[in-house]
Amino acid sequence: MSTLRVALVQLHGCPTKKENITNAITQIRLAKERGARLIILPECFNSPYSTAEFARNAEEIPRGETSVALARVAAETGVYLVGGTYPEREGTKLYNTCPVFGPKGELLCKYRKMHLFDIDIPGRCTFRESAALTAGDQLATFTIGSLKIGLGICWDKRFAELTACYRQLGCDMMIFPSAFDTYTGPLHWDLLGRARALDNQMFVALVSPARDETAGYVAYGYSLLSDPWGRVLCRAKEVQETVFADIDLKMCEEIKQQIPVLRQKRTDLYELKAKQ
Ligand SMILES: O=C(O)CCC(=O)C(=O)O
Repeated sequence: MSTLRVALVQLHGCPTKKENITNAITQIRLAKERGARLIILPECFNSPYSTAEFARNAEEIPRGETSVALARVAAETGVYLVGGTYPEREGTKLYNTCPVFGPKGELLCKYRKMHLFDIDIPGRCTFRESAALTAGDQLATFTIGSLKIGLGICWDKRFAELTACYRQLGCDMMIFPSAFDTYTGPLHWDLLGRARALDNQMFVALVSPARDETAGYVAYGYSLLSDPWGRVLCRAKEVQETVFADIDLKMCEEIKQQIPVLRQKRTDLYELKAKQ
């Protein structure tokens, strides 16, 4: 395998959880028909992105209805499916969790958002995810052949150290199901995606819900995939659509030889350490 077709599935929100799941399944099947082997859904795709809604829509992973439906469609289509995120319940705690299903429908890993989205830009965007959710404390990776992939969720991409830790684990790709808002989106979305790609010499995929001006939280859209050079290989617009990129797995090795910054780090003077 020297290239891998990746589909970024930007979904619009539907009135009910059931309809969101059905819409996702339809788009996954269509992406598979167009040759995708790795399919990625957006953050909080099965419910409104709202601290008031998380508890109502939360489910156990992988026993809940969303996971069961995603596992089934992953097995039916034989793809690697990054199930966006949805609220997870474990005991009394709620998490914002990204599960990954393999081609047999097996749960390969799940990642719980480590940095919770607490923002306060008066008059523009205020959100306090930590009022409803507990932060995760584990990195999560999976592999497709020789490609090792790390997971983060939205706000996590602002923490350069997190992606750098995944780099240390040997990841050549990061996936961030996300939902930037329409104030930070135009300013930071591309910049953060491309910066994480360039400074870690990895592919980086950001997958957003489609924009809905009537929603309580209006997501930015513009899902994109950057290559390790910081070049955007595909980018959605604002509406529901799926965009594709064929990623060349040799590119990470080539750029590491050509621009050897990863080898030139002065670890005698500074160091990054994952504590787990
Ligand atoms: O980083 C941002 O500006 C937005 C983050 C966000 O929407 C999230 O973490 O869900």
